[in-house]
Amino acid sequence: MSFIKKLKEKITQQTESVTNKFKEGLSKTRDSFADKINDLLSRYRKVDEEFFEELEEVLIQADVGVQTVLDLVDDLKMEAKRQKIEDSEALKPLIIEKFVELLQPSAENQELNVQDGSLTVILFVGVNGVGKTTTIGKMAHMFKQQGKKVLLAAGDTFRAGAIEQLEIWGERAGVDVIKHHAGSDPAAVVYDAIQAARKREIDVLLCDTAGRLQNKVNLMQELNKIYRVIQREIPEAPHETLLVLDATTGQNALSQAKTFNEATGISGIVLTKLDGTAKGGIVIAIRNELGIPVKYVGLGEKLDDLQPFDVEQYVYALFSELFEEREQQPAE
Ligand SMILES: Nc1nc2c(ncn2[C@@H]2O[C@H](COP(=O)(O)OP(=O)(O)OP(=O)(O)O)[C@@H](O)[C@H]2O)c(=O)[nH]1
Repeated sequence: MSFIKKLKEKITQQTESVTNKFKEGLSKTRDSFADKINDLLSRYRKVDEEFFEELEEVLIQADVGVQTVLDLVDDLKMEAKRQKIEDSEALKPLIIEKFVELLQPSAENQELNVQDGSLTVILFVGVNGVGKTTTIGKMAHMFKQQGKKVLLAAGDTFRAGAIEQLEIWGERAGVDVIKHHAGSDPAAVVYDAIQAARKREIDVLLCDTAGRLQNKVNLMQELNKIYRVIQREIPEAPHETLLVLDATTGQNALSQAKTFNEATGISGIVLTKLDGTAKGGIVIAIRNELGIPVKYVGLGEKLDDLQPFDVEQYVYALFSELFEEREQQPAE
């Protein structure tokens, strides 16, 4: 069975609502970059050097990342040569296969490290406005749906309004928020939240932090202090440090990831607002140029619009037209 057919079969076995969320959320990216690839394939009947150059351009414009694009296209060229593919149509499935291959290694450590029967602490880092608070609210909702007891810690004491904003999301998700007044020590908030979580037999504690990227030393100091407090209470915590990035900021997201990763270890990324960009190729750049798994993606503003990042759903959503097209063709 062909790779494309197998992938299609796998997808149809999964929940339709998830497939639709990915399709809807990635419609802007699909409209730009997948359509451009299709256009390219129809303009060039035969694959030649010029074709590959144009393909590189399309992929770079979609924020896939220069080095990643060069590697991917080199690989495609070699594979096309090996398989003696000259017809551009025949190259389509190979492009999809390479995309999945490129993203696949991250699938291994995709799952959140959630403890069974003891408190899990998840720390959220990221600059202002990327969707951190929204993501915490959505994740609180998700854990609640799974029957878990959730508590939030308002560790962004720096930005005016951050505490109130978290409280609004706490209300929406139906979970409590531990807070101090604005300007107080975030490590003290997190400490109190851990004590409260223990008393209330909470399963998951989600901690907000202030993302002051403009001052890396401050950021490091603040995060280190929070770490120390958490680890004194629970040595193996935080179980996850999730960096929240805004997909619409493109390459900027990549440089934020580098800085945060240097300031503090990051165990995973939540990429928000993927629905708001035509440059959804940024997922690939992050995965490939940083080696940090994208664990969740934000595909809209609603509570249930946060989805575990699924490589196959992502690729299927990007190239869905191609999958439909192939369905009309005779069986292989
Ligand atoms: N379309 C879309 N919008 C999102 C998504 N995630 C967050 N947003 C929106 O992004 C905006 C900023 O989100 P916030 O949660 O306030 O950002 P933040 O990082 O918490 O900001 P600070 O509290 O300043 O750190 C809000 O209008 C959200 O509704 C997403 O996945 N898709």
